[in-house]
Amino acid sequence: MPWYTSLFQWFSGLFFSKTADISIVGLQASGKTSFVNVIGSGQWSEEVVPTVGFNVRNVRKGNVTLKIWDIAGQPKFRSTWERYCSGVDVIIFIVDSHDKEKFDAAQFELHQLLSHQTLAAVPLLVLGNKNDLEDHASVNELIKALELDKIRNRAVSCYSCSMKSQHNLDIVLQWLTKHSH
Ligand SMILES: Nc1nc2c(ncn2[C@@H]2O[C@H](COP(=O)(O)OP(=O)(O)OP(=O)(O)O)[C@@H](O)[C@H]2O)c(=O)[nH]1
Ligand SMILES: [Mg+2]
Repeated sequence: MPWYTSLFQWFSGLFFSKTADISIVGLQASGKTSFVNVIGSGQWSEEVVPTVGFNVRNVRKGNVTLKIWDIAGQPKFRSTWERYCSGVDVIIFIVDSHDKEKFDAAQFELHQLLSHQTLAAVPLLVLGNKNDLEDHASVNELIKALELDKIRNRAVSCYSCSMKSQHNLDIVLQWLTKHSH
């Protein structure tokens, strides 16, 4: 890129910078920490340690700064999701689109979370992760399995993606930029 383009980007970033607070929830091993690693540093790894409690990370993309709360997904941590999701700009719910046996549990936990009045109207982004694996569910199958069409009181989007291949991460970032302020 020519020097004046990067200078312009740096300069406009000073004046037009945007931010978003994001909480990421979903069942264990769906790929939440992998998502943060991949968008934060392009770092894909098969070896990720299950999250205990939560981690916070600031990720800067162009002139958008994302403050991301990566919450643990094991059953004993799920009662904390609501606390970390209240007051954020966006909730991301990640589901392993290849692990169809867990769809019922994911549906239950998602609707349980959204039933909290404190989270009313917070936009929701559902990511069907691991679409690099054969036999993963499509977006339409996820909408049906997670009953996304029953969610009325907020903006909802659903994309199929993969942290491993980075498929669709560009549109996920576009969506997050649109919901930054
Ligand atoms: N094939 C494939 N594997 C993935 C993908 N994303 C994550 N994984 C793997 O899934 C496993 C769990 O990933 P994590 O990112 O730790 O999942 P998590 O949702 O943070 O899990 P908890 O912290 O326990 O809630 C790891 O072995 C990852 O390498 C993907 O897109 N494709
Ligand atoms: Mg994790």
